[in-house]
Amino acid sequence: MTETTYRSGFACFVGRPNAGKSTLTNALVGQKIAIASSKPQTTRHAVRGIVTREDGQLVLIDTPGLHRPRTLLGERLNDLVRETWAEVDVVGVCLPCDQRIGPGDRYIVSQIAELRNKPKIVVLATKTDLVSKARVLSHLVDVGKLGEELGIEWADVIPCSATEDDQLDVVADVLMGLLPEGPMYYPDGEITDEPEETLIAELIREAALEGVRDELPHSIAVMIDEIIPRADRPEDKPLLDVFATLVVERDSQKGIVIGHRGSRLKEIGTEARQQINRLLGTPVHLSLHVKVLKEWQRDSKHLNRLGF
Ligand SMILES: Nc1nc2c(ncn2[C@@H]2O[C@H](COP(=O)(O)OP(=O)(O)OP(=O)(O)O)[C@@H](O)[C@H]2O)c(=O)[nH]1
Repeated sequence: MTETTYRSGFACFVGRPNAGKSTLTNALVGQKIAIASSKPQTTRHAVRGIVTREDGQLVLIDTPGLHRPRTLLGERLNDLVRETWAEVDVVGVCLPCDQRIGPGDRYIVSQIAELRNKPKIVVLATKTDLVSKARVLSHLVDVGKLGEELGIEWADVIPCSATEDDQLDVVADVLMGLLPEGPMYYPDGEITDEPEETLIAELIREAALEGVRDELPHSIAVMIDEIIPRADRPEDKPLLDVFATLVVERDSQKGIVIGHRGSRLKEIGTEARQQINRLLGTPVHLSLHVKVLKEWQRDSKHLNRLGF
């Protein structure tokens, strides 16, 4: 009998906004954990997904994007990204096939290349389903050139699609194979070690982001005020009361989030409640309030309160 090596470790996906990082994380983990939305820059927390297999365990860390910082929030996010990169074994650089490789991608990759403790770097050529085979090929040629230009040896380059399940097994195999020998860090079946509260807040934020435009996505944060099991419920029919506050930066944004006679807020509540039910497997009653914290992104006290 041959002994197989058990591998374990950490990986994160990086790439420009909308590159498909969250969707790929979700697809690999097989359950909705990281926030995925069609609006760029919506991933803020380092949400982890865990892929446990017979041959190893891969812990995926979902980082926010790296941007030229314009606010205190921006600076903190960049620090968080660099800290994360220094901790992981593998970084998956997501370069979507439907976009040309640009200065933004070059900047991100060059920042990783400059790290002292460099992780292994894999290129994930995402969203293959959106383009022709010929375009995928020319994209892969450009990926090769990018590596040469920056003096990086890619550990692997994998074209894939998270939404069409194209080559996701290869992505999982390759990432797993690049991990060091190690123990199972988390019990089998555990998908994330993020506190439930954070996940609930992310689900509410995601619901609030649906259909909003421009500035607003960056201005919304969610605070969970309280989660309490309803007292008078039988044990086999629990109900959770979740009290949460949607924080915006301006009065005008408050109006948008609440909507005409509260219609928008109601929609957000319904959508978020369904998602939370699914996450916890328990019915919840969700009370949402909207509050204006002026310029919270620039205020360190507000940022601390909101968990940044
Ligand atoms: N067609 C297609 N669309 C995809 C694929 N992967 C992601 N998308 C879409 O691309 C958009 C962005 O995906 P996300 O996973 O949120 O991207 P992200 O890189 O996490 O984005 P940020 O959080 O803004 O950094 C969403 O609308 C996804 O549905 C894919 O493989 N194929």
